[in-house]
Amino acid sequence: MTDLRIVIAGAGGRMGRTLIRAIAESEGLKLVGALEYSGSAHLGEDAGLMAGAGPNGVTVESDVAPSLNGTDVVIDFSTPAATVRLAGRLAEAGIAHVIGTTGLSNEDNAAIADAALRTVIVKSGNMSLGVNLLAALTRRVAATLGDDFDIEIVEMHHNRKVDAPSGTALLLGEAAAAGRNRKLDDCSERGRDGITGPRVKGNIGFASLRGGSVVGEHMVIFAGTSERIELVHKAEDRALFANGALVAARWTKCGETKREPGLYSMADVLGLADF
Ligand SMILES: NC(=O)C1=CN([C@@H]2O[C@H](COP(=O)(O)OP(=O)(O)OC[C@H]3O[C@@H](n4cnc5c(N)ncnc54)[C@H](OP(=O)(O)O)[C@@H]3O)[C@@H](O)[C@H]2O)C=CC1
Ligand SMILES: O=C(O)C1=N[C@H](C(=O)O)C[C@H](O)C1
Repeated sequence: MTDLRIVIAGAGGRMGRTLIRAIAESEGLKLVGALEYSGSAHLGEDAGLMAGAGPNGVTVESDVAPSLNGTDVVIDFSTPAATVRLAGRLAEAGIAHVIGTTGLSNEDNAAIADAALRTVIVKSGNMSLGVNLLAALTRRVAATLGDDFDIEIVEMHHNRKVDAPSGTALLLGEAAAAGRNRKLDDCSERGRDGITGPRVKGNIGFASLRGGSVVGEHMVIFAGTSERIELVHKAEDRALFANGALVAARWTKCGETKREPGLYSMADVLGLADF
């Protein structure tokens, strides 16, 4: 079997560097490109050296064009604007796209869904098995308990994170809403401040904490009368997300064959869709 040929977008970032190290330690995977934005200080550097994995002969570049030939999959943990642009280019070229970028707007998600008509895209606000299992549990608990239990989602991340609520919190919120046969957009409650009035029954609340070096912590609270259920996930190392992204990258192919175009989730990759 030939090596899976991977390009990393957002290569100089926290996740990009973690991914480059994870690829260097994995069997059957080959880094063939590393992308950064056009003003990045990393352009021209050896991607392996930049990531602390030892030199690998791959130069950090800003243009995806030279990477399009012979690449199987691009793993992308960058910014919403960069991800949407890349999705269009990869769809044209028929290259698979694994998207971990969060902070995507409804318009961004629509553009990605359009690109997925032409190539395989795996997109998830969290690539870990634990969080995707938590989402499946959240959906079930929400379906079982009904509206008498108030659902609140609390997340905490490091002080460099730029988007809120986290992609994971939204993934968990969508799972909770689906358990109640609703759309999250119709029942999401964010950023309470001042005289907010009593809580609206059936809404799903979000609270975001930022500080220090926290990798990522999420709690789904089901608050009833005189009792409370809490489902918690704590990520301790970014390698967790990188390894999940590599599982997704391998999944974009069935043996030597490309998977059918479509927008897939980590629940699809991990076989949790019917959990
Ligand atoms: N789904 C999941 O499991 C996870 C998702 N994430 C998400 O992934 C994203 C990245 O996270 P993280 O690595 O911590 O953030 P960083 O800010 O460390 O990394 C983002 C990188 O993307 C670069 N970038 C900006 N524009 C472009 C472009 N046009 N082309 C290529 N690269 C570009 C940035 O460059 P510069 O800094 O120079 O601007 C930076 O190096 C975030 O949205 C985060 O929420 C994070 C962890 C897990
Ligand atoms: O920015 C991060 O760091 C993380 N982002 C993802 C999110 O928004 O949920 C996943 C993880 O929690 C780390």
